[in-house]
Amino acid sequence: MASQAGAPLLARQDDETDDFDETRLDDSNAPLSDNDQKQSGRLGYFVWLLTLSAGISGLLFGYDTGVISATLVSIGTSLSNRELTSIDKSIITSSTSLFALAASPLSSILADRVGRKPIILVADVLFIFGALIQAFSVSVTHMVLGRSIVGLAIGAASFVTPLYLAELAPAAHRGMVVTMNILAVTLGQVIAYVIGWAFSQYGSPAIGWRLMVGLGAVPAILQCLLLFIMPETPRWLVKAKRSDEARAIIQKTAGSDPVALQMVDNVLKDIEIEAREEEDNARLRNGDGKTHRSWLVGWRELLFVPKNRRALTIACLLQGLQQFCGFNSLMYFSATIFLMLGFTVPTLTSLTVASTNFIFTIAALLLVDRIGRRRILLYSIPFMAFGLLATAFGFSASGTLTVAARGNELTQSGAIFILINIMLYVAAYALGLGNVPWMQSELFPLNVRSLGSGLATATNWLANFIVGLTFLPLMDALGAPWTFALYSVVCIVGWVAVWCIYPETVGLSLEEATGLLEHGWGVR
Ligand SMILES: O[C@H]1[C@H](O)[C@@H](O)[C@H](O)[C@@H](O)[C@H]1O
Repeated sequence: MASQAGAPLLARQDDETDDFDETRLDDSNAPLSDNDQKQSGRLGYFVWLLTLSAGISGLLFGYDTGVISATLVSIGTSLSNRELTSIDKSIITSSTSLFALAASPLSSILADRVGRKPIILVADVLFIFGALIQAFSVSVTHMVLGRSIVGLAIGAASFVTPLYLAELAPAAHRGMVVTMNILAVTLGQVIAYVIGWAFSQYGSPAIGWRLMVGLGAVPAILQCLLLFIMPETPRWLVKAKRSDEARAIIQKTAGSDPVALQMVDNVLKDIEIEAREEEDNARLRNGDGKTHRSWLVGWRELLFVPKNRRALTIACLLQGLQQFCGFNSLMYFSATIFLMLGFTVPTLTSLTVASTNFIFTIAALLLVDRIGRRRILLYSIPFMAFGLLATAFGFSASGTLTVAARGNELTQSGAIFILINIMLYVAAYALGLGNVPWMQSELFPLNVRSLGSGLATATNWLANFIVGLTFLPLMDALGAPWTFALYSVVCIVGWVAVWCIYPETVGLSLEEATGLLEHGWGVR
């Protein structure tokens, strides 16, 4: 079975990454080695087009999570004829992550039944409705309804887009293609911050915030149109017994690359073998000769088959770590933090967080398939821990500061020191933890890929919800130094866990990557 070749391939890839034998291209009859398969060519225009089209979901995810911070400060008395209370603000903000949390496992079950593409469409429809309800809302209840619908859309999109891209991308570029989606998320956040800042400075606040949230409908409408040219993934088609269509799509994603074109049949065969093996195994496990894959069977296979359980543990660990390291407390509350630090235009300063995240995600895009997922995490997390500790030190050196004591401005050099260390932390986050967890689907075999990715995505949203809800109370209860030190401890513990259980999957086909966890954690 193809996937079992995973471990030996892993051992080879490190030293052979750069020596692709070009002479093979001349000999079209020569059998392709596994290594050649991984080295195959440039990314064809079709895959680029798909990445950009699917990336609109990422853009919406980022825009809708980023826009809330400026919206909250601009709403004024437009809802329910009164100023928003803190409770209103918390409910409006957290309803999105709560509904995203509910949507991800649900959409994972649906994505197995009806395909990956229809879920993208459903998410778009929800994005459009959610944007319109928010834009026209006249009460806090309407706004919460709109944010909840957007939450459902974000939950579905954040699960299905990385899965869709991972299943379509050629192995050698999978990391880059999935990271492109995260780049779109971070770009969406930058756009939301810029628009939020511009409207808060120059527009009429009463109308401005409605435009801000309403604008979210536009990319969703565009993506609905692009869906006409976006295919279903070959992996789902094989599972649905539509191998001919799957073959045509693999061929299209190979583009004009002669090596990739030669491999079309191999790739299809690998997927078919995996699908058949998983079906046979399910039949054996059910003991009745049938493959009745009710949702209960899927759960059983995910939780009781050791390699699937390992995959789930790793995927949830990475997603939990991505959120519990505290990054989104900056995304949601950086303006509050920079206000505490005495910056005069805190919304502008907080743009540095979003921009650093975006710029270093570009760097991740270029590095992740070269350095590898495991290694990039092991290199970057220590910088995150250091940045957080230094931030904690910066706060503590400037005296105890609580949210209630915002009036206590820090010295200018203290504030700059903290800003620099926050940027260091964000840059290191964007290089690794910001994107690697979203490569989750490559850990799961086809039969539990959708469910496993859905649960890992739900872990992400649960942790996101908890961090969003607890950051300000933690700052009040523990003070800024201990809050940031706590996130630093999470990073250190996370680093040890990554070291112990997350194997390197760079360059492996999806079938090989899942095989790594067959007999243990696959870490060497
Ligand atoms: O990968 C993304 C990205 O890092 C975003 O900037 C962050 O807000 C999300 O929570 C995360 O899932």
